[in-house]
Amino acid sequence: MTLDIKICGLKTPEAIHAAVSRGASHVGFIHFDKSPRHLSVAQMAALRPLVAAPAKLVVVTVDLDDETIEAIADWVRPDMIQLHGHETPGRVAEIRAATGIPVMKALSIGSAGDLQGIDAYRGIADRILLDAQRPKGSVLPGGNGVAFDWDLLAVLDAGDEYMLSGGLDAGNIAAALARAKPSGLDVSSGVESAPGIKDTGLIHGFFDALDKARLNGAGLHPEWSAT
Ligand SMILES: O=C(O)c1ccccc1NCC(=O)[C@H](O)[C@H](O)COP(=O)(O)O
Repeated sequence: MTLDIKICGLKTPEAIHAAVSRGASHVGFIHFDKSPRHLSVAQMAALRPLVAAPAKLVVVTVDLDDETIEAIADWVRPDMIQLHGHETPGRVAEIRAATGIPVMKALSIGSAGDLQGIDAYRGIADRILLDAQRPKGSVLPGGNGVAFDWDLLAVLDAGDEYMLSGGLDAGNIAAALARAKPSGLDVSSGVESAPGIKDTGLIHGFFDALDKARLNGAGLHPEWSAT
């Protein structure tokens, strides 16, 4: 098993190329008009061909209506839809069934109790992404560049699969892997020079730091390959 890496909030061919060329397993486009990373359906469709297999395209949405979900499915054809709002298990199942596209449900973690939310989505969402809670005053449910306390994850069972998100960057990735056992990592603000502006140097720096952490075997799950 390899550690998946999702670079999220990409808006330019240069940033997509940097992420994919370094082996990102997932590239995220944001469709949320309050975000500095927002892309319209037409913009996402235009950039879509740049995310070629084996990299997978994830479109991030927040409490979207059926019509827009359908437009994204038809025009952008993502490999996965990330649901980053208040989507109930029923709504997640509905979107999965209507589009036939795998879904990733994002959950905000502020305390150990929040992890119990995972149970409701088991067998319904294809993946779970654990992110920090939005800071007071932020209009963004994600992409805030803040981390949660990774030690909270110690209560999870070894078989609990999740993508770790929130405030990750080149400087803390080794520590995150030493304290958490995710099956994937998701980064956005940590590879930006300003909100919504991806920096290809920082994308490379993130992968360099990851390579270094892997070489040192930092917290790697026994089932993950170190390559
Ligand atoms: O990034 C956004 O602007 C965003 C807006 C609305 C909903 C979700 C959003 N991002 C979701 C992501 O998957 C981010 O990559 C994740 O929250 C981590 O972000 P960061 O803490 O900035 O690395």
